Amino acid sequence: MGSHTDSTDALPNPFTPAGRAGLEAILAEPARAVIALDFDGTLAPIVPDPEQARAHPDAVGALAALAPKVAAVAVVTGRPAGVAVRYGGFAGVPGLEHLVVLGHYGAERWDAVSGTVSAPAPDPGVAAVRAELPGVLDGVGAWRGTWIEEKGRAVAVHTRRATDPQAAFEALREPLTELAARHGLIVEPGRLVLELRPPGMDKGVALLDYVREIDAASVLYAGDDLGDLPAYAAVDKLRTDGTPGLLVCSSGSEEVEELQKKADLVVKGPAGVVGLLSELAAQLS
Ligand SMILES: O=P(O)(O)OC[C@H]1O[C@H](O[C@H]2O[C@H](CO)[C@@H](O)[C@H](O)[C@H]2O)[C@H](O)[C@@H](O)[C@@H]1O
Repeated sequence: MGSHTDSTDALPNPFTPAGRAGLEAILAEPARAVIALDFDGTLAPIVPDPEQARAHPDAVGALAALAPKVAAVAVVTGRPAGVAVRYGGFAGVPGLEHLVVLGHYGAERWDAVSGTVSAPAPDPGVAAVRAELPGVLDGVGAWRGTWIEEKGRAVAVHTRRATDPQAAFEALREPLTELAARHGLIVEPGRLVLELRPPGMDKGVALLDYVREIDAASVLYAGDDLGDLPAYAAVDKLRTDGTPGLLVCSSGSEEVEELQKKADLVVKGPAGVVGLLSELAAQLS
């Protein structure tokens, strides 16, 4: 049994009974709680250039303060695991010696303990899609302002810097879905991004596996984007099966509203997430 507190006054109050039960379970037995967080939009503010994304300046400190007080902290991201570690500044941080980063929606895993990434063999469909992608973008006339992110085991087409980001996103959706399907891939839509990636893994599968591995008795998951919905569904499943959980939405734009509707708690962007993590760490002292 871990340390606990009788007061949750300084913590925001989840608006749902299930969320309140999740928070109470974390506070009652932190040593069996998993804290899992998405990266972009949750720990890192959204910026126009994906290569310039970095964790909020206080995120690492907040995670390092909380991690020793709970069973495990994990970052669950669509980014390649190594990229999230770099952009997050997660390596070699006292307090984060056991941090895990589940990258590519769980297909990759970085462990702070070993400092290495484990991953399956790349899907050959990605190379085929990569070769055809410029031609498809040309065909749609969507080149101006769209940007291809090379992710190794996936490729993503960003429209945030297009002249009309939403129109470019909509125009690309169908042709990219067809391209992906021709090579056995799926399209993962996100905040002004369409990612072509292998099927078979998502953040829900990744989170459930990790919660089982830790034998957690409670879980907090925080996210902001469509790719986080499977993790939300996983927490719902855990709750149905008797493991309390708290669903946190990092809000801050009108781009994705689905998570807000399902969340137990909405905080204002990465600064709000960091505030919540810090408060949780303080309550568990
Ligand atoms: O699972 P996540 O950690 O949330 O990663 C999802 C995607 O995030 C990145 O794109 C998003 O953030 C960019 C930087 O702020 C922003 O410019 C872009 O519009 C967003 O969609 C990343 O580039 C993708 O690879 C991730 O899959």
